[in-house]
Amino acid sequence: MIAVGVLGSRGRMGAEVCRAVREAPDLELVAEIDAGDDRSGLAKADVLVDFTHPDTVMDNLRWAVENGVHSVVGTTGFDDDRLATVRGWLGPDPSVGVFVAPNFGIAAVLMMLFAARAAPYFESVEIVELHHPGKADAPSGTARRTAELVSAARRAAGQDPAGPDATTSALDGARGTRVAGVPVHAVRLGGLVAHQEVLLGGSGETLTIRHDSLDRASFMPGVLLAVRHVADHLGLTVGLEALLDLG
Ligand SMILES: NC(=O)C1=CN([C@@H]2O[C@H](COP(=O)(O)OP(=O)(O)OC[C@H]3O[C@@H](n4cnc5c(N)ncnc54)[C@H](O)[C@@H]3O)[C@@H](O)[C@H]2O)C=CC1
Ligand SMILES: O=C(O)C1=N[C@H](C(=O)O)C[C@H](O)C1
Repeated sequence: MIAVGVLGSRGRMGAEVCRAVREAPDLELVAEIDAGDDRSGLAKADVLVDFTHPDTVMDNLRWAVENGVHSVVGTTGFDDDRLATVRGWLGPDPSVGVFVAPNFGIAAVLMMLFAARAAPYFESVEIVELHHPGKADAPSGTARRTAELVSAARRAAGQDPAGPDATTSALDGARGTRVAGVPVHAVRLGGLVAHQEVLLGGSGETLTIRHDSLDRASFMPGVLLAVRHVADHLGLTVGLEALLDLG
């Protein structure tokens, strides 16, 4: 049995993770912790799962590394600086695993990989992410990661990250923001869960790669996969694709 503690347990994702862990025959839910709760139960966990907030996740993660507890982190906000900080905590010979994934949905991972694969074949690329209005961060972690992968693929092919853009007059925000040079637009709309389109355009044709998470259950197989394997991946691992055999 793997003993699991969940941080953010009363949140949208944390509550779903608690349910999934309870239903898994090889996992035991030993701590359900939300903001303000007594955290002593966390010491019983082999693996911590964090779905909290970008402002608090680093403190949680530091505690886990210092106390020898493996972590599976879905909370967003991990830029290169944060990842370097985590590597610094882990040191050169890590004894715990830290697994960070901007998106635990298998189809979302495929969407990101397909987008990166397609990006060098088009003149232009832009990303539109669409989420529920309760989301704390914008743009989403998934959109940021997709932009980084797309940008790297285009640069490796000798292309600019984005396509041509003749805009010289615009209201603030009209052209979105840029992540690694790629334009990214964020929509917040009631009724949505988590969605993303990668728009690619060339001469006389376009390709749209769209992913929809229609229910937070979509993230659970990926979260449980990471919980089961994080102890076999000491040090920092980023992205669910590291645990999938994608050929
Ligand atoms: N990687 C992935 O596949 C996914 C990642 N996320 C990310 O997960 C995070 C949480 O998302 P939601 O569940 O929608 O947010 P939410 O706001 O519904 O839940 C967050 C919960 O964390 C609690 N919390 C805040 N600070 C805490 C602390 N220090 N210790 C314990 N609990 C604390 C809050 O009280 C709240 O109950 C966000 O960063 C979101 O982007 C969300 C969905 C999928
Ligand atoms: O907050 C959410 O809901 C989600 N957050 C993650 C992100 O920012 O990419 C993953 C998914 O999009 C849902």
